[in-house]
Order: sequence, then structure tokens, then C-alpha cells
Amino acid sequence: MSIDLEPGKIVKGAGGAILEDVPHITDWLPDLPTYANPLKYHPAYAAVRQYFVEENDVVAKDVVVNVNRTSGAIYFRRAGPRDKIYFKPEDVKACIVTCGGLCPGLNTVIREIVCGLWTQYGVREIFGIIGGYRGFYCRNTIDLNPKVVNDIHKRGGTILRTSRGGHETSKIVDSIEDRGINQVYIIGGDGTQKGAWAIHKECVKRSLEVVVAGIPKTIDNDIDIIDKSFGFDTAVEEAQRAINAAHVEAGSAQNGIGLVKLMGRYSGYIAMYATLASRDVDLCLIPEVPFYLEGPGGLYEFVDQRLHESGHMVIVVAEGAGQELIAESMGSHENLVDPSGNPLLLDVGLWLSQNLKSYFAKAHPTFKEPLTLKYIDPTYMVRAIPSNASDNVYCTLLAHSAIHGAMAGYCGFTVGPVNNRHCYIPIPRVVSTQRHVNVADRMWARLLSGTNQPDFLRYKVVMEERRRTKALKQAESKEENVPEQISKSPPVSPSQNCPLTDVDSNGSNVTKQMKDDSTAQISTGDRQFFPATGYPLVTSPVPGDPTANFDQETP
Ligand SMILES: Nc1ncnc2c1ncn2[C@@H]1O[C@H](COP(=O)(O)OP(=O)(O)O)[C@@H](O)[C@H]1O
Ligand SMILES: O=P(O)(O)OC[C@H]1O[C@](O)(COP(=O)(O)O)[C@@H](O)[C@@H]1O
Ligand SMILES: [Mg+2]
Repeated sequence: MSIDLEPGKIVKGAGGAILEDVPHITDWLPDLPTYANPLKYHPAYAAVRQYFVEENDVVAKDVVVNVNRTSGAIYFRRAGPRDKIYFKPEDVKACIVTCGGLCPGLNTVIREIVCGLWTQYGVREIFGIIGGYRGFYCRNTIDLNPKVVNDIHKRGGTILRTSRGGHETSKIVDSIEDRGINQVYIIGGDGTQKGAWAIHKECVKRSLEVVVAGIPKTIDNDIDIIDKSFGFDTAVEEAQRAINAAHVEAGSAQNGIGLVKLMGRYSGYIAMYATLASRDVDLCLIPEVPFYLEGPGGLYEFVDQRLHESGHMVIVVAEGAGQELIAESMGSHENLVDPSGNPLLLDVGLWLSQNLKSYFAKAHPTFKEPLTLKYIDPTYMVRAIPSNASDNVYCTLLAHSAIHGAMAGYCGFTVGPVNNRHCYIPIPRVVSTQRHVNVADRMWARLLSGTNQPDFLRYKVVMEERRRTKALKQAESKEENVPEQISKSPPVSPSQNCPLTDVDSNGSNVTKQMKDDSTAQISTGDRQFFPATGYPLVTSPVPGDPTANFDQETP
């Protein structure tokens, strides 16, 4: 998304420090009055010394730095209650909306925004927008108060319902204006936050006395900058149950494989953490590491080896893994998207199950007993549950940080912890890049050393060879001349030769030669991937990219 930080919001501090600040309602309504924060007189908070955040308190983006390169360090505005607020509590009309996919903890965030506004600030008019963004202009609101939301944190999902698509900025802002809403709390992922920024900009354009606060939600943990998203820990914990079941099934059969598919469209965090937590997983496949099946260093070879060693194994696959490989093996297919424009994924779990079964049934002579493969897909079960204890506390902090920011007049922000301290991050900053598992940092190395799985580094070479072989076969079957670019492929140097075992149409093993060509370009229908790596095309740093932020350890 090409939205930039507002120029006036990059503040230079002492010693070369840079504050990436968030908008404030006085940026476009400079003469607004201020009011004393009622928390000063609140029995619970009045006794807490230094409860209020100082105007110049900031949070460092990076805490691990080179001592010789501290100038130019980036900071965000610290979250928390301010001494002065820009809304009289009795004048506040707040609304809450949830958008995008489900995530454990949504109801807790709703509950804590309602209870926080009600009990800390004395706000009495709080509305729920039903069914995501389109609910602003298609549905009536519901009244929210502490009684209505009292028990909702014990339930999965969102009492406000959610949806994809339907973001029509002007209709939404018309509805905000018509209803007299002046605080808008928007809970959702990267798509939702982009929508929140569009709403904020429209409010500024219309000079409305309205603040927009974003609370980041993503079960995939793919929102950049913040330490971790709420519901992620719960999802990883729940995934353990599926992995345990897969392990039991696999261990109770000769040549047993338990295959578990977990969520993660572009980012394999759930799969990686579930693998690290479980210790029963032999192979973890994530979107950031494209894999291949046949030949040296391939998946079949590893499965073969692990089954011979242990008699069973567990594979965890993130839903976004192997998309290019599947698309390529399917030939032509439709590129479908959901109503928000997110690509609909091909089912890697089913595809992998079928391929493993047919490969080991047809092609593997050393197996005396057939493969027993159990495929478990707990994806929606993992995200439909209520949040666990630590996520509940985290959701509370997010909600409170959001209401303190909004009452203090800050807006156009996404709230979240950076290095464990909550802060207000300009929305453009969190949506301009997507967060990925950094396969060059120590967490992925821990996983590799635990599973001893292949690194699939020869992926590009294998894919290029597959395409060349396919093109040759097609040309031969059409009894045409071999196309010039295929027949004249450069000779392969002996050091680059590596055998690749594949299966011919009779099920026999065929050994081929392939060329190590790391500059190979990849094209797969209309689906877009990073050409040199096969990683899906997204805007953030990717593994192997020298400009990637290697400082950031995974959470
Ligand atoms: N670039 C965008 N601008 C405005 N609204 C968007 C944008 N991308 C997505 N949205 C809206 O945000 C909502 C949620 O987006 P989606 O991608 O489905 O989930 P998530 O927010 O979890 O990433 C949808 O209603 C969608 O229309
Ligand atoms: O079936 P749905 O609702 O589109 O959800 C599937 C997608 O939702 C996710 O859980 C997260 O999506 P968002 O964060 O974009 O809402 C993905 O992992 C998954 O691909
Ligand atoms: Mg998203």
C-alpha cells in the first residue's frame, strides 16, 4: 500500500532520535478545549504515582543496537493515559467494529474497550457496528455496556460479527457523521488497518471531530512492528492438540504419517511455534521456505529416511506453503480471491497427502508395509476458540491503550507492544510491510536443528528442471521440433550435476540430470511469486533479501 507517513509527523529529537508520531485531532482542529483526565479522581488509579504518561515518553523500535550507530534510532509515542483529554466523557459517542477473519480474543478486546470507557472515563454511549465495515451503512448498531459484554470473553468469535470486503469509505464516514460518533475503535488485520487509515483521512478531509483507533488482530501474526498479535499464543496452544493427535495416529501405525495443516497465509508463525513447542514434529513447512518433493534434499527423500529410522513421523504445514509448486503441478487454474481481495489458497494439506500416498504406493520399492497417512485440518478450530489467560491480559492492555490514546486526541494509529511497551504506531507504518518468519534469524535455526529437516535450498534449481522437462515432453508429444531455448540450454558443469529421481508414467524411477541455476526465473500462471525465490509477492523484506531486517528476533 502506498500510503506514507505524514511529513509533519516525523519529529527529530535530541541526539538524532526520530519519533514517528501519530496524528492528533488538533492537527486539523487546533482550537479544541482540553479537560482534566477523570482518572485523576478515580479511586483505583489516583493512588498510583506516575500513572500518567509524560508528553515526551517514547518507545524505541529496536532495543538491540550497535553502540556506534545509535543516531537515527526510531521511536514511537508511548501509549497510556494523559493528564489532559480532548473529549468530555459525557460527549463521547464511541463505536466498535470487528473486521476480517476470526481470532481468539476478539470478544475480550470488545469487552475491555466497553468496560474501560465506561468505568475509567465514565463514557455512556458505546455502540457496536454489526458485521464488519459494511455494517456501518447496512445495519443498525447495538448498544454496548458492561452488563451486555460481561461474559463475552469466555466465547470464541466476535459478538459483533465480522466480514470481508464492503469497505466503502465515504458511506462509512457518512454513517459516522449521521450517528454523531466521535470515537471509532476498529479491530482487525492488515486489510482492516488500511481501511481504518482511509476512514481517518476522510474524517480529516471533512474536518470532523472524530478519532479513529486501530487495534491489530491477526492469527497469522503477520502485522509488522508489533511484538506479537493477540490470539497467537492461544492458537499455538490449540494447535498442540492436533499435533498430539497426529503423533498418536502416526506412532500407532507402521510407516505412519500424521499431517497437520495450520493457518498462515503468507507467514508461517503458527506452524513454526507449534513445531517448536511440540517437539513431536519431524518436518515443518512454511510459506517463507518453498519446498520440493523429488530428488536429493527433497521432501520424499526426507520422509523415506525418517520412516526408515523411526517408523513414523509428523508433518506440520502452514496453509500458504508450497502454493507455487501446487499451482505448477495443477497446470492451469483459476486465481480466486475473497471479497477483500485476498487470494484463496490451494489446499496444500490435501495435495501433500495425495502426493505422499501415491508416491509411496507406486514408486517406493523399499517399503514392505504401505504408508498410513492421517491428515488433520484443525485450521478453523484453532481460531474459533476463546483466548487463553495470557492473551486475555494482553487484549485488556490493548483495549486500554486504545481508549487512553483516543481520549487524549490521538488518532490514525495502531496500538501495540513494541519491545514489550505499548505504543501508538502510525497506521501507514504497520501496513506498508507484512511480517514474515525471518529464516535468517535464530528462531528458524532452532527449528531446523530440532527437526533436522531439509533446508530445500535447491528449490529454484529443481523447479527450473521440472519446467524444462515438462516443456521437452510437451514438445516431443506434439512431435514438434524442440524449442530453441530448451534444446540450447547451456551445458551443465560436472560440479553442478545432481541426480533427480522422478517417476515416469509407469511408476518407475527415472534419474535425470539437473543444472544448478540460481538465476532461474519462475512463472506460474497468473499467480505472482518472487521470481528468484518463489516467495509470494508481498511488500515486506523476505528471507534472503540483504535488506531484510535481521535485527528482529521472532517474538
Ligand atoms: N486496502 C484497503 N483499503 C480499505 N479497506 C480495505 C483494504 N484492504 C482490506 N480492506 C477491508 O478491510 C476488511 C478486512 O480485510 P481482510 O483482508 O479481509 O482482513 P484483515 O483485516 O484481517 O487482513 C474488509 O472489510 C476489507 O474490505
Ligand atoms: O476463511 P476465511 O475467513 O477467509 O479465513 C481464512 C484466512 O484467515 C486467516 O486466518 C487470517 O486472515 P486475516 O488475518 O486476513 O483475517 C488466514 O490464515 C486464512 O487464510
Ligand atoms: Mg490480512
